[in-house]
Amino acid sequence: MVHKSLAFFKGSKPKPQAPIPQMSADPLDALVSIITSGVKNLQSSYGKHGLPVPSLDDPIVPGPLDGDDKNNETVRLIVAAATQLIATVRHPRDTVWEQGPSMYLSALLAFVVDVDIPDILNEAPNGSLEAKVIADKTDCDPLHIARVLRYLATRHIFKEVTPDVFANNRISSELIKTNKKTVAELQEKPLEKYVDSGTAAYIGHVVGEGLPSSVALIEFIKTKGKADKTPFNMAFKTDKTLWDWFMIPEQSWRFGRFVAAMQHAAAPFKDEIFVNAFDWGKFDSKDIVVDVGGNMGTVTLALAKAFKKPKFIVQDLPPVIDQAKGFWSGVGPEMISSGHVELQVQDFLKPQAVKGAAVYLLRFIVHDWAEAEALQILKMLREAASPSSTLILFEWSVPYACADTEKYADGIEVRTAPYPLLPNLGKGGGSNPTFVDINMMTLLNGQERNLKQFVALGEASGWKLTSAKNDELSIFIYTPA
Ligand SMILES: C[S@@+](CC[C@H](N)C(=O)[O-])C[C@H]1O[C@@H](n2cnc3c(N)ncnc32)[C@H](O)[C@@H]1O
Repeated sequence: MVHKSLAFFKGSKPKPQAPIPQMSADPLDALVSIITSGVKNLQSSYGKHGLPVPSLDDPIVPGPLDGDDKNNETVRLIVAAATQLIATVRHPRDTVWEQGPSMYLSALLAFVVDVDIPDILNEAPNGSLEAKVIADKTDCDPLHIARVLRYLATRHIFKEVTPDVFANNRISSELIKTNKKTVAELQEKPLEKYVDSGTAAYIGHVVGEGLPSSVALIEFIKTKGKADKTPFNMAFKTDKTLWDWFMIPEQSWRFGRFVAAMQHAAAPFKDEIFVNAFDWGKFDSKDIVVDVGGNMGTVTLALAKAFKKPKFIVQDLPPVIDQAKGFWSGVGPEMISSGHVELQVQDFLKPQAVKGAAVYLLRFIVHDWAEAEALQILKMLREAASPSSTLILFEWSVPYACADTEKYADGIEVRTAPYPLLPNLGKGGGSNPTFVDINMMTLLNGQERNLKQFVALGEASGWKLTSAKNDELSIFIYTPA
């Protein structure tokens, strides 16, 4: 996603993409120049801390530049330019042959996470193990293990240290479960291994539910979505929505994994995104902010830490609110006991219990739903709202892969990027929202929306979009129309 500090403009007139000064108009030269200056910036930024840019060979260790906005922006530009450079110079056949069978990458990532290989290597005394030892510990065939790890090492995930001996590298170490369980503990209770496990839970969910469902996607699209409710319904042979299916007792471990995945996916968002999104300081203790479909309530946590007033209510489905009670007993029991934060069961497709809230905020909710349900959710809130209520959506917005030629009101920001990059930064920025968009279609018949669609969604549900800001994610602020 294009970052805030890249070229931005407000209002109705999109700026043409201007070549970066002193940069050749030749696209290859311009791409190389973006990469070269980006790498120099990274080296200098790490150099100021007396550090080299982290090596791909070593497992991740926390560093002073983790989450640094400027570095993140530089990395996005390097990724966008490097991907475009590869796409330009490589023979199209090779690109298609390589990218087409990406399902093997998904399947093998889910496999290594499922049998705890990153954790096993992490426990190895010298950090590496022969494939046959890994096979013993995972009850798999040694040749299979070597082939899987070599496939991944070839893609820079794991390292083949000597023939058939593998170790974690920077990328595979991201898959070590962060719940600090030993391999013996993980293997003793496999259904609980994903709770608090970080990226492992994310891969477990997106591949576990997504990969089988993706097979049905082709039929779903070819029948204009009439083949069944969702590709997920077709793949898992169920009529239930993903949410209702998650609530079946035998799938509850998947719901736990999903909740852990969401919590982890939300973790990189800095508190300031939410704190600075709106003037929360103007509220007093009688005012209520409702975090609708709030999951664990991580947005609320950021706000409640920063503002003693207003009162916050986190709403979600019953099993999630149960899990949230455990979460809050760890992160803020005093906020619960004082009533500063309340956890509440509320189905957002039904009439909203909290009337006249100062703010209804929803992060990553409307993208889960097709138009009819997304409208229903927002209409329920509109019915409960008072004239002074505000609706805030925190969502990915999916920028076009070309310049946005729509005319927008002042206060609505549009993203762009330097020549010759795609305006949505391609894989440097656009891939996450476009991946989530297709994931939403596959699992929920939901969709990521672009700016124009966010305006229209408000108009059809009684809300007027008054401001759209771009940070790590987009912030849409509506008032009652
Ligand atoms: C993609 S997650 C987003 C969670 C949270 N807003 C966040 O950003 O971390 C969607 C949330 O919607 C909740 N949800 C799904 N259907 C719901 C419903 N009918 N009523 C209330 N919450 C629901 C899920 O339990 C899940 O926590």
